[in-house]
Amino acid sequence: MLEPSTVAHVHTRLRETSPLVQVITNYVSMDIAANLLNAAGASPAMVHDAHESGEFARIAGAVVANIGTLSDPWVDGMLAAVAQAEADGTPWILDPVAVGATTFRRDTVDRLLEHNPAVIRGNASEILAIATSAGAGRGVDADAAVEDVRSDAEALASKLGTVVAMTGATDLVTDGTRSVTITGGDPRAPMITALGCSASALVAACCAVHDDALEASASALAILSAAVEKAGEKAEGPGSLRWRLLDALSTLSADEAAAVAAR
Ligand SMILES: Nc1ncnc2c1ncn2[C@@H]1O[C@H](COP(=O)(O)OP(=O)(O)OP(=O)(O)O)[C@@H](O)[C@H]1O
Ligand SMILES: Cc1ncsc1CCO
Ligand SMILES: [Mg+2]
Repeated sequence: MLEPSTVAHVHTRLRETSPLVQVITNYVSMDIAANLLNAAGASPAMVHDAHESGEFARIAGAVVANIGTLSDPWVDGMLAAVAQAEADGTPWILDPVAVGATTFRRDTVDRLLEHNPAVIRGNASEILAIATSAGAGRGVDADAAVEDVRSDAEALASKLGTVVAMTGATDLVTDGTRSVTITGGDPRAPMITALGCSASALVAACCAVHDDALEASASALAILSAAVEKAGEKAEGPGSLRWRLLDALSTLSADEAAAVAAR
């Protein structure tokens, strides 16, 4: 159970403390992820090169490693940042974009996982692919649904000692012992490219202001769900849903965010 008061607390802390979030993310997502963090009250910094990513991680409140548009220099930058985050006890979030698609992605995720992410945020197919290769799942399904992957996600979270935040029509957040579902949003949400990457960035921002990674992750997805739903009331399609989401997030009240947890 996610307490509405927890969501309200995390929402307020974001705006009061404006955490610095180092977002190492793909080219597609940089603009929307940065704007979404700003609208939520956080401070994004897209710092990815290995010459500086480890040094920058020392001052970040949380770090994201997203493998969406992967190449060797990006892998080096991510590994430097997450190694520093691990050493400092700074939460970092893995977004394993399309991890089941290629060997390069699978190998990179294996290397990143050695540094103990606080949260893995992915869609059901991505979570199933990681669970399978970690010996905690049953096989790859490109169009997996959250409900069907629930037990794999819980087993993966237990095995790795991490939080798994799995998004879809309903979101599931689990640490293997506690599991929380979040509903709402808008059925057109998947048409906004990189909304999942932006969700990962918001999860990181919430982990920077709230120590319990399960509560922080679930609060992030509840805040996003509330804002998408509000934006969807007047949106005519994915274009206006996208810009209305930024407006809705920037004006969302703590009570509106908390209401999603009360369902
Ligand atoms: N069918 C749906 N109905 C309502 N909301 C959805 C639906 N599918 C996804 N969402 C929401 O969209 C957001 C992004 O989740 P999604 O699972 O699409 O991420 P993703 O596949 O990693 O996306 P991307 O790779 O494009 O960034 C989450 O907030 C999720 O709750
Ligand atoms: C479309 C796309 N391609 C690589 S990353 C990305 C953004 C959604 O994950
Ligand atoms: Mg994704």
